[in-house]
Amino acid sequence: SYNAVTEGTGVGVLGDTKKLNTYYSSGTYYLYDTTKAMTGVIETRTAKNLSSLPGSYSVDPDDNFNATNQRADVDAHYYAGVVYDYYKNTFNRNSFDNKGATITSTVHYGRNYNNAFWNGSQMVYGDGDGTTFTSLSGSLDVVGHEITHAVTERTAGLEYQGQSGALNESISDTFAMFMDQKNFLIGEDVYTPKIAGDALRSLSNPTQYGQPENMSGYVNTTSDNGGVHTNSGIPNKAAYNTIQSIGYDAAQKIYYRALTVYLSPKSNFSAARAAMLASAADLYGTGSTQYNGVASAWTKVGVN
Ligand SMILES: O=C(O)[C@H](CCc1ccccc1)CC1(C(=O)N[C@@H](Cc2c[nH]c3ccccc23)C(=O)O)CCCC1
Ligand SMILES: [Ca+2]
Ligand SMILES: [Ca+2]
Ligand SMILES: [Zn+2]
Repeated sequence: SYNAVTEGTGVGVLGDTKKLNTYYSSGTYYLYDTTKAMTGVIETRTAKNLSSLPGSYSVDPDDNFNATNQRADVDAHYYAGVVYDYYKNTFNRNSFDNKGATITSTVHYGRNYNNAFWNGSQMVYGDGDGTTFTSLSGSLDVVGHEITHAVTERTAGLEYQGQSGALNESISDTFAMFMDQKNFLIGEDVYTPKIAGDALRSLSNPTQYGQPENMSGYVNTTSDNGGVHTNSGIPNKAAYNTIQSIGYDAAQKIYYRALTVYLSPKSNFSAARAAMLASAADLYGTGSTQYNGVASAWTKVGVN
């Protein structure tokens, strides 16, 4: 038997068919993508509803990953490739560490697990319970959010608590918007599968899902690392304002430069405004339309 780079097909969480970069070895096809310009690979595994990581490779006998219990695997693999391509094509960033690190995803984590996370080394996705969530890898927003946590860890290193933690959260939500450019919602494809039209969070209207959209509404709490998933509404709204005033392309260039050049572990919201302005000045000049758009975006959410 021989080894080969192959192209398979799969059916995703929402029943959509897509092409997959797979690998053939000794009679089995693997969700193992060696086609990117990285030293590592994109690999997808399954925890088989237990919780030991990274779990075993997602495999198939005929390179057509169309079984119901393969849908989460298919989307985790496919969307990880989309996110890799976004960072490489937009910023020439080679994986989350910019050194071509392997991107590992594990699906079917736990039982009815209604969440997903980056654990410092890899992405992990639950199947959801079918009411609160369906398989969380079924959304590009979620996959982009998780991989961006890895990028943030290797760049600004924003501490995951309080304002720097809410900013960390917002960076992940914001880059998910840059990748998707479909709407300003997070998780709508996988959240409450029986209810249409809702989402986990909204960047255009954070208050719709219980988040503040102005500094005046900052929530002081000890839960959730100081409310990082709540207070992210404030920088999320600033990001929405920025995109609305200067467009996706200028906004993403400013955000990426801020993340990789100016932000640091303890940066708070005010430091974020300063970082975005410094980036806008570097890229477009002080007093430019972009610079002024950023300034007003943050002033409107009460951050000066
Ligand atoms: O990456 C993150 O920020 C979230 C990671 C949460 C987590 C952290 C550590 C261990 C386990 C889980 C996961 C996501 C998130 O925002 N989770 C929120 C909302 C949420 C999802 N499932 C939940 C179940 C119950 C309560 C809240 C939630 C949270 O954990 O708060 C990101 C996109 C979608 C899921
Ligand atoms: Ca979305
Ligand atoms: Ca829903
Ligand atoms: Zn997050």
